[in-house]
Amino acid sequence: MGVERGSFTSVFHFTLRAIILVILVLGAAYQARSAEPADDARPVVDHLLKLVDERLAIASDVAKAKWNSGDPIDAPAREAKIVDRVVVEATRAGVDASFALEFFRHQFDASKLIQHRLHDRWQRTKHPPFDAPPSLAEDIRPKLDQLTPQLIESLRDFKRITVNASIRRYIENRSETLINDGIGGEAREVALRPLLETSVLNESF
Ligand SMILES: C=C(O[C@@H]1C=C(C(=O)O)C=C[C@H]1O)C(=O)O
Repeated sequence: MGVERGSFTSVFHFTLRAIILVILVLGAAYQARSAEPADDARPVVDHLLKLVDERLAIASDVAKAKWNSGDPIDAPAREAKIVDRVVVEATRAGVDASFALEFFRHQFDASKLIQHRLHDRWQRTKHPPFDAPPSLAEDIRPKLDQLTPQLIESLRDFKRITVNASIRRYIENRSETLINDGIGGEAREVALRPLLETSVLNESF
């Protein structure tokens, strides 16, 4: 009787330990999974980051054109034109216009940061005018205009993602590979700020 009870107790303890172990393993696996962004979120983020990079990559051509022409880096009338278009296109695409504007204002600031850094460098080194820089009106601004609707579409897809801490980490990590601002990451940080702030907002709701 005593032996039977003893073996029942040890079987019971063994089963209990096994159940706890399974729960711990499943819990750890679930945590590891939820630390990774969902598979379908990654291409959406990557695409947006690539477009941000493409836009920022144009800033050095803008800087060259303005270095030669002497035009100011800050062009508020041009920005206002883009803003008008962003509002129309965002509304059409079903993207919150104030979010889209916030995003584009940061892209302007990031571009101007790159331009200022380059002009400062060229001033210090007394850089001569560039041979045949691309034309702001003919080449550069049309390229930027092509990117506007693409960015808005990408913002629409981005807004469908449930943004959480793991997505934010993913954005930060991937942006280091996908976005090269040519000035050590300062402009990249400015350009991405509205995406990372959105995540904070989404998380608290
Ligand atoms: C790119 C330019 O320089 C600045 C940056 C802009 C932008 O990122 O679209 C727009 C106007 C300027 O303030 C430009 O003048 O076209």
